[in-house]
Amino acid sequence: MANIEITNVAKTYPGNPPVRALDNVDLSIREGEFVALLGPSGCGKSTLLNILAGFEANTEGEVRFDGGPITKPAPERAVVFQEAALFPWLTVFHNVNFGRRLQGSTRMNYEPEVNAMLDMVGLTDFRHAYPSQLSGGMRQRVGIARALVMQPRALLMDEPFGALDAQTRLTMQELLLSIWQKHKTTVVFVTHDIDEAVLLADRICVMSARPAHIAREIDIKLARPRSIDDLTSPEFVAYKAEIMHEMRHAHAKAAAVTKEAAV
Ligand SMILES: Nc1ncnc2c1ncn2[C@@H]1O[C@H](COP(=O)(O)OP(=O)(O)OP(=O)(O)O)[C@@H](O)[C@H]1O
Repeated sequence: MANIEITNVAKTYPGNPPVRALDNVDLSIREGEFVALLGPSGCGKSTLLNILAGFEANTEGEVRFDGGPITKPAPERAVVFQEAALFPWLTVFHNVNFGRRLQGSTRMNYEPEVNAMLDMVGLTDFRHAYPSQLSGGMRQRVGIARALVMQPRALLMDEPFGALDAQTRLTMQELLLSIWQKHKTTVVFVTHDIDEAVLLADRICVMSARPAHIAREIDIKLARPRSIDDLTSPEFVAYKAEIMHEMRHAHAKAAAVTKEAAV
């Protein structure tokens, strides 16, 4: 059974005029698979992720998680956004611990679990620091630890490294690879960055211009474990060329749609 099953999903935001963000999206994601959603700006990637998170409802079609319909957010589907949105008045430890408490548990302190997560993301020495004392990369590490401490079955990531500088981004990609290698959580990862998608994903879904559907699925068969050294391998570069070609196609269509809408 697929972990996530998206069948014929459409989403129209009400308004004048209404915005058709998704149309005919079909996607099946296996347990433990790492899937990247790539597509032109504004095509509907975040909309699809928000539907999986339970933040938005689809207007047509079906979205199932472990066979059951997705109707609302749940800790089994943790979300990591571009900005970690940490509580500034809580320390790193308590920001991560708060995730568990949000699950409705009466237990106040998940010290062993939180410490293990902080260790995994390399923040043990900063457990008593406040968010204002952290760099952007460190804040995102807290966001990832906060999501993972809930032991989610799926990690939904919306351009989680989009606001980071290039070097930090590479470090975070390697960190995510090593975490995923250990946990094998299903990951759905929205990104604009082709290198990032090829480095991380088992499968890349290139989305069309809005209203988005999955224009092409490409299996990335690079051996694992992967590292940033793979970025320059001939296989990597070949995947990149193939995806750039698809993306150019999607971008050209998106530009044509925008032009049409403007006249
Ligand atoms: N709450 C909303 N109400 C109305 N329209 C919305 C809403 N959220 C998104 N949209 C519209 O839906 C379309 C898809 O937006 P979405 O954020 O899903 O795209 P995206 O591919 O994630 O974009 P980007 O890569 O630039 O973040 C856009 O035209 C956007 O303006």
